[in-house]
Amino acid sequence: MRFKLRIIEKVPHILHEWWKMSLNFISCISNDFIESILAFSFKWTEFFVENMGYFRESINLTSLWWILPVTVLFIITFPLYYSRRTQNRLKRLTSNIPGPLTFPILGNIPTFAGCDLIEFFQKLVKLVNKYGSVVRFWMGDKLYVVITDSESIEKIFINKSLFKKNSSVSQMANGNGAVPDDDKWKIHRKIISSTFNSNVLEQFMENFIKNSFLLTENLKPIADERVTDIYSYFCSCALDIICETTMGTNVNAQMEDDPEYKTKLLQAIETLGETFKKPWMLNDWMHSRKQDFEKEREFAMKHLHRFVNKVIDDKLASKRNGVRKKDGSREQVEYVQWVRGRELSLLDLLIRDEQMKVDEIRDELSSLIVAGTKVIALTCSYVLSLLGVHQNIQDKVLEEQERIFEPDMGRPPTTSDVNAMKYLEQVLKETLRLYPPVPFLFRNIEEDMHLENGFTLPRGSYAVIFNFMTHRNPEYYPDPECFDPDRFSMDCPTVNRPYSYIPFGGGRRICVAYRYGMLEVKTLLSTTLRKYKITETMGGIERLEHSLQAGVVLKPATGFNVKMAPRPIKFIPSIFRE
Ligand code: HEM
Repeated sequence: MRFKLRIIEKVPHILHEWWKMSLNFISCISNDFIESILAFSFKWTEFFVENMGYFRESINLTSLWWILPVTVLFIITFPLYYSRRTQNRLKRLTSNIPGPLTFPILGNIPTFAGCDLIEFFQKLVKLVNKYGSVVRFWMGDKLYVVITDSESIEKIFINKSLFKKNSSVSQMANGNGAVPDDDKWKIHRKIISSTFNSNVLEQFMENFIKNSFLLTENLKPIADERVTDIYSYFCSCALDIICETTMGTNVNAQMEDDPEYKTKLLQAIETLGETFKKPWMLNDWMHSRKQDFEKEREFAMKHLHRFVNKVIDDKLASKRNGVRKKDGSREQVEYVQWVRGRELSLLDLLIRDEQMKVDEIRDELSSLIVAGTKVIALTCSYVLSLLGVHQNIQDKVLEEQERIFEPDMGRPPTTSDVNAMKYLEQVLKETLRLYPPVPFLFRNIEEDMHLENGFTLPRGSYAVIFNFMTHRNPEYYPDPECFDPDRFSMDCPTVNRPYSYIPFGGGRRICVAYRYGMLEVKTLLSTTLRKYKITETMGGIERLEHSLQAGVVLKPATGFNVKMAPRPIKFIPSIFRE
């Protein structure tokens, strides 16, 4: 009993000492983390030895009760103090950046409390309208700085060392579990860029044409003025195209008899493109707490990886064993492809180069499949929905198609036909201005960065370039809400400021396949619009605008509901003619 009382008397002293040490530890932590840990453990040992007598006297089971609260206190206060110190620095450096009222510990999580992704998106738009082109908000201990002015964006994009992305955002967005480190990213990017290089784009045309024809066939049953969400049709088509381009494999998502397999793959792509379902999931720690979301993602990832792994295994097997010829002998795949006059797919190149491990190849291909499916489907769906509202512009698109294709409106386009579609390109660019499919471009700020407008982006914060709002800035685009493809005509007097038009991002992380993407979208739209007229977009632009949700991609929650009708032409591309 006497021992117990003595240790209880000692508790305030122990706590006081421990607290003092913690503060010392925190104050030196930023100088050198390892050194401070060592110094702390040394002091702690010293303290323990000093008080050893009391400990020894009191070591019996009942007197151990104080260990629990002390441990809990230790566990809670250290991270809090550490993060508080970092936060203080971030707060000091961003004190002049405007933003909503911040709450202790939670930051601006209460500002967005209860918001779904539509409301979150609308709140972000309101924040930019209210506070200006640079706005800060906190998600717990994470500081996000939303940037919309072209000067600041330019400064971020031209800084070569600023190319990393928020880890959970990029992990989710690219559809794989691992984000390659810097050196690997550079190597991977170089190889992948060579596949989508403008010199080799022509080789993809055949693939685009074949799949756009299948797309128009699939659209046939719904082109009878019934209301349909066209997004999933373009998704299947884009999936077929990207798989063939990157892996040389025909997925047949547009023709697949096994609807479960196809649906699962498309579902996986949808899930993997979503980073967060609630705004507060922008906080990495809270993100990791969302077990059910993680499970959903893991399941989707497994499904996509199983599919990609199978394709890789088959390729590796045929590379090892060669391909069986008619006479029973085998020849090497590359030789076969060369003989057939076909270019190697990205997967063939990656396997041949032997610079990447199989897992890395799988991750890169998964990223490309996710990135190359959704944005293409979204872009086409936005264009068609806008044309359903702006019939006069749709007529002008068709006039241009007639000028290029007549007398044979049904013939497949060539690359030079697509290049000649200047007005369609203007429509596409204007659509990407109003509805950039990737509306937030994240960059980790790894060194303090001073912007021209007097603000500082501190090390440890995240820049969020909100291109949706940059594209709607009246300084850069007069009457910004108006859909006017003439803004992008050669003789338009509007001179856009550099970095005021960034639907493909910029700097070192700029979209690796933007020329490929433009060519693909133009081919799909040309083929669809020559065959079908979009007669109506349900709910008009208002419905689309009011259901936009913030996510990795900009997608209206209500979908792309349009009515279509066939145009009176005979349409059989020559590659399909007998
Ligand atoms: C209209 C079509 C497209 C648009 C608007 C678009 C837009 C974007 C944007 C905004 C980024 C982020 C850039 C940044 O952070 O600065 C991006 C990255 C990327 N895109 Fe695209 N994209 C399109 C088509 C495609 C296609 C078809 C593919 C695949 C074949 C693709 C593959 C990628 C990849 C792999 C990245 C990540 C690049 C990296 O981090 O190094 N994109 N895209």
